[in-house]
Amino acid sequence: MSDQPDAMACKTAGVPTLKRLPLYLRLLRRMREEGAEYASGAVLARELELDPIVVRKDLAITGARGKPRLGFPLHELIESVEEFLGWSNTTDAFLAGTGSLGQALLGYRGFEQHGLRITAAFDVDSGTVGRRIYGKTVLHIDRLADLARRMHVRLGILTVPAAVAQEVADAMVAGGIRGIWNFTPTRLHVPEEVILQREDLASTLAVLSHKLHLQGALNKSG
Ligand SMILES: NC(=O)c1ccc[n+]([C@@H]2O[C@H](COP(=O)([O-])OP(=O)(O)OC[C@H]3O[C@@H](n4cnc5c(N)ncnc54)[C@H](O)[C@@H]3O)[C@@H](O)[C@H]2O)c1
Repeated sequence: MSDQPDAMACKTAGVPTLKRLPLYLRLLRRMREEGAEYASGAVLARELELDPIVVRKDLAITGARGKPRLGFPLHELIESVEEFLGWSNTTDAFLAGTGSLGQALLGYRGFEQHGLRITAAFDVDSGTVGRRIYGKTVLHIDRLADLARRMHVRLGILTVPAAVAQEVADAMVAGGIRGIWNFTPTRLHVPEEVILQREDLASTLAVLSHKLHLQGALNKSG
C-alpha cells in the first residue's frame, strides 16, 4: 500500500467529508454545552462558513435524521457523527518515539475526546526508557510487538526518526497493529490490510506560505 497523504479513502465517505466531520462535532458539542437541543444544517453552515448543500450531504452520510422546522436533535446528531467516525469507542494506541513530537502528542489530552487513548510509549534511548512521561512509563521498543499482540492494540503512532521508521512500522505490523498514524517523512511499505495515514505539517505550511506569498504579490501590484 502506498503512503500518500489521504491515501486512505473511506468506502462510504470522501476524505473532505471525513475532515469536516470533526469540525461539526466540535461545534455541536459546544452548542450542547450552551444548552441547545437542536441544530439545523443552516446554522452549522453559517457558523463554519460552508455551503449548506455540503453540510446537508455530509450529515446525511452519518445517517442522522433531521426533524422538519426543528433541525437535528443535537444529542442524536453528535452520536451519529461519533459513531460514524468510530469515536464512540475509544481506541487504544501505542506511540513509538518519545522525542519532541512524541512527547507533545503524549501530553495532549484532547485525543481522548476524539476516541484515541495512548496507552503505552516506546523508545530505544537508554536515558528515556524507564522514565515517566505524562504518567506513562516509556518501554523499550523491543517490547512493542509482543505487548501490542497481548493487549490487542490496533493503532500505532510513529514519531521516530525517518531512518528507523520502516523497522518500527514492521514491529507494529508484527504485533497485529492495523492502522499506523505516520508522522515521519518515510514512505512506509506495509501489507495491504494495514491502513496508513501520513501527517505532514510541512504540507499545510506550504499552503499558508503560498497564500501569503500571493497576497504579498497582489498588494504590490495593486
Ligand atoms: N509530521 C510532521 O509534521 C512532523 C513534525 C515534526 C517532526 N516530524 C517527524 O517526526 C519524527 C520525530 O521528530 P522529533 O522532532 O520528535 O525527533 P526526536 O529526535 O526529538 O525524537 C525521536 C525519538 O525517537 C527515538 N527513537 C530512535 N530510534 C528509535 C527506535 N528504533 N524505536 C523507538 N524510538 C526510537 C529517539 O530516541 C527519540 O526519543 C521525525 O521523523 C520527524 O521528521 C514530523
